[in-house]
Amino acid sequence: MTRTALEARELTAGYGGTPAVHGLDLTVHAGEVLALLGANGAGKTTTLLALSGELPPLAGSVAVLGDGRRRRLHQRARQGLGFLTEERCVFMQLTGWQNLKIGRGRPERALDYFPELEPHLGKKVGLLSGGQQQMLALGRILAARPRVLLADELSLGLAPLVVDRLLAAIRQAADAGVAVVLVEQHVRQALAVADHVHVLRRGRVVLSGPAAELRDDAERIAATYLSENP
Ligand SMILES: Nc1ncnc2c1ncn2[C@@H]1O[C@H](COP(=O)(O)OP(=O)(O)OP(=O)(O)O)[C@@H](O)[C@H]1O
Repeated sequence: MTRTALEARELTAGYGGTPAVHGLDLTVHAGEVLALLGANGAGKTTTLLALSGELPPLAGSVAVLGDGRRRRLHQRARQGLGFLTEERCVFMQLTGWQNLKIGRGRPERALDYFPELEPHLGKKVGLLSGGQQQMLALGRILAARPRVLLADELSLGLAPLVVDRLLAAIRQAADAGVAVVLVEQHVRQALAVADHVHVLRRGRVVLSGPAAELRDDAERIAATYLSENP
């Protein structure tokens, strides 16, 4: 039996009372990756902020691990939600190890996902590459063994090989039981690791389906929905 880890019903969210996301429904079971695709401004980050508790919904509901009460991000974090935000969240003046120790989990667990970080953990993070910094940020969250993970454009500005490593870690976490919502601009790579896909346009889901059925359509999806958001 698959367990529902994250559920949104008729979720409307936005800023200053103006919706940026309208009536969104989504369900993510333990062990699944839902890819959220869409052009700039389509509402992907707003969706993650509302799911995380960072942005109170204007309407509708969010339930994380069965808890449908309105909760703030720090409360959901304690319940088992990890949130990798768009900003690369590392402390540049601290070493890699120190960064990992700040997290909620055992630092060594990050190396289960990114063993290539080990030789670099004694260095100040400001001296690491952007890809290594992002691996550290994701590794720190995964080391805490979240049950739900929200990842916002984790591949932004990174080289294709690094993107593949990061997405492989996302898949590895899902295979270990984490429910993931992955916001991505790289359609082909996202479809390769996702189980389900929602494409957002102007704050509404305009295409939805199993990733396996949409993989052959990656280029068309990118051209139709991600090139612009008029
Ligand atoms: N803090 C804010 N205040 C007001 N409007 C905002 C704010 N953040 C985003 N918006 C608006 O909400 C809409 C959705 O933005 P959102 O950041 O969710 O899109 P996105 O799909 O994540 O885009 P991107 O890929 O550029 O991050 C856009 O019209 C944007 O201008």
